[in-house]
Amino acid sequence: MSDILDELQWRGLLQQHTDLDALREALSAGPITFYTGYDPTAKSLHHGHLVQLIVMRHLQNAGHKPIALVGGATGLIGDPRMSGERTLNEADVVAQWAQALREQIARFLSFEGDNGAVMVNNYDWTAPMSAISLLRDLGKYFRLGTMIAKDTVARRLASDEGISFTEFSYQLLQANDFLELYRRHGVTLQTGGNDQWGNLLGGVELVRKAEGASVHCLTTPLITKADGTKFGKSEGGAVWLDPELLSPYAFYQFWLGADDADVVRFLKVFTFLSREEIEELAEATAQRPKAREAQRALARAVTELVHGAQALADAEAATAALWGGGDLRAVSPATLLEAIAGLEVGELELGEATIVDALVATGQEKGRNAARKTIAQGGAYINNEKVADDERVLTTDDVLPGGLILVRKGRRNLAVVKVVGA
Ligand SMILES: N[C@@H](Cc1ccc(O)cc1)C(=O)O
Repeated sequence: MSDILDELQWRGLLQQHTDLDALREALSAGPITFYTGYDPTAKSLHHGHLVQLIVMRHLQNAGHKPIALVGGATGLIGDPRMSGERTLNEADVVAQWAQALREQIARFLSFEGDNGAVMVNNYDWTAPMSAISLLRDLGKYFRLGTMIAKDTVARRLASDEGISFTEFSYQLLQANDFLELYRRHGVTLQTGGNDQWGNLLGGVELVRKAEGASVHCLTTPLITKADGTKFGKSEGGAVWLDPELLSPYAFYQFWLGADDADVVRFLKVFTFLSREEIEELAEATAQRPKAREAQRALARAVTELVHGAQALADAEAATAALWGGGDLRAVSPATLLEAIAGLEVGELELGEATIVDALVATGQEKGRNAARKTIAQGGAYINNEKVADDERVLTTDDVLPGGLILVRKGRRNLAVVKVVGA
């Protein structure tokens, strides 16, 4: 159990922490109970939360007991962020999102055995707290100077927009959660992203002042891409864990597309592959980058972790069928629809339409002459089969489930013909 901190360190999952020797000692002396909190600010968690869930699982695998906290109360207040004051969400929406998060989180932890996970909601102890108790009992432990010095608060205070008393008070509630969980469950460690450092320390201090106990916290670094672009193609730049917000196919493609400069770091952070396996994949990337073995291993591991074995199998089948000459008719209609989301779509009626029309209608080619040239050079495909004849007519035999025909130009440019009319 003693090497869990080394493991997290090696994986690049450790950024800041309270006294390291004391933490190491606590972790090696026997199972501890720790907690990580998630606020319902959307209907789904994303890759940033995934890092936290993975840290929880590493700690649980090492024998420690996880408490996953859903912020039913804190989600109503809003942790101040740099980009400005949050708009308050309706209470019933927050409650609904809290439930959705609970279900997502549960899939990453084991609820069996002595160190089985426990789920809590801070609404349970925060909602009944009175204004007088908040100000008189809790407030007395907090010094204003410390509160306004916290990173985000300080910067928001200095901004034109400033900060509301609502968001300013957030840190009291999170600190109180640590105290409450220390009292109820003997929690002695809180983990979180590095943006949570101030909030985590607030809890450590509160437990020390109110209970005279010394507890710990640690943060994970913010995981970024080497080229500085945002994580994920979706709006807001998030890789959502909810398959309705990001299909398992698109999720798989995101990891498959990882840069060589990122892939080894991502394997350490986002998978449970062993040190040996990751070192082998690092070697493969250095020796044969074109084979993209590490990317495939990454995409497989993360997709299976988040969406399960069946979704991974579907995503792989769709990838092979779309890009690798696999059997398109073996792909389920639902997966096919996911896989073509985001591709260029052109509409055609069957009858006279040829491969030339398909290339032009989908915008793969600007004009008919260019299309003919591509076909003559052997660069045109219908449903992954090379077409050499530029008079080749599209027929009902070409139509895939959902009324679609795939048209490809060269190796990489894939588009969809949507068959219209009777
Ligand atoms: N403040 C955390 C969520 C959280 C809420 C309550 C806690 O007790 C702990 C963590 C975040 O924004 O991600």
